[in-house]
Amino acid sequence: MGGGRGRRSNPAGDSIPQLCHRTPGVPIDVPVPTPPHVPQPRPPRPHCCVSLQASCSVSPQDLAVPNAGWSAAMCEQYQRLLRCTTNGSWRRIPSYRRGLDHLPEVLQMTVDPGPGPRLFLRNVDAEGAGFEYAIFLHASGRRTRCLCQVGPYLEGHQGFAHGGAIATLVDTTVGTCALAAAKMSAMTAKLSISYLAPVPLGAVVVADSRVEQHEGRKIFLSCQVCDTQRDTLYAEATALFIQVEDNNSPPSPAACPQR
Ligand SMILES: CCCCCCCC(=O)SCCNC(=O)CCNC(=O)[C@H](O)C(C)(C)COP(=O)(O)OP(=O)(O)OC[C@H]1O[C@@H](n2cnc3c(N)ncnc32)[C@H](O)[C@@H]1OP(=O)(O)O
Repeated sequence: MGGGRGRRSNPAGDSIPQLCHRTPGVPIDVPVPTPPHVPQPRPPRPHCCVSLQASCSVSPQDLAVPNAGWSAAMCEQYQRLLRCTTNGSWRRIPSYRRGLDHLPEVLQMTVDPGPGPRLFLRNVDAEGAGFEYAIFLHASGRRTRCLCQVGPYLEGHQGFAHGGAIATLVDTTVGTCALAAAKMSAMTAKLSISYLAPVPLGAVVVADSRVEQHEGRKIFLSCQVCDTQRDTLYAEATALFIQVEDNNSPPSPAACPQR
């Protein structure tokens, strides 16, 4: 699963379009980070739930749409991806402040009204400061594409994204793909990431994920994170998700091994 850099094949042997091009041994041209813009605080937004079991009194705010913190490059790529939705081959997934309520047809969770916890990626209110992203789901239900602008609050090494931020982006992209494929809740059991090039703060990246194999409760996925021109492969990953009955009640923790 996963295969070598820039070339992959799925278990059925079909070739998968090459997404990123990078010649081994050739230094990568790391783009100069665009100066981080001054984050603008988002206006307070109403809280609500997306649930098939609870009625909403206030419409939740979809955050996977352009805002003042999006760069011109982010807006341009978003519009490009949006055009792919007109023929039904892709669909944009709305994203809210609350957790796993963005695929309501998969997760029919009852969400209590109230402030509640926030989805990790949506925990920064200042527009453009954290993760700005929109996920698109392929009509097959087995591929996701996440467009993400990496904000200045995600800094690790100076001027570059923290590895954990990239892991979060990957986990969310493959996780959404797993949920759609499973049509039920699924949790990350294993995530393996190769970091191949640092991601400059302010960069707009595309994470492409697909289901490689679905065996019983196990969903094996792959993911590649590239720049929008597909010139630089920033990271590639494989993941294993396990379907679980109810996301609110994960299995009891396994006993710790005795030392
Ligand atoms: C925003 C939308 C996207 C969301 C993306 C974010 C997703 C997340 O971050 S989830 C949070 C992080 N993940 C977790 O906290 C999960 C913690 N782990 C667990 O809860 C459990 O171990 C869990 C659910 C993964 C599996 O537990 P359980 O349901 O009991 O499965 P279990 O019966 O042990 O295993 C089922 C199969 O999977 C395999 N398996 C389970 N874990 C692993 C693993 N880590 N590696 C390899 N195989 C595994 C088992 O070997 C077994 O295989 P087989 O059927 O062939 O014997």
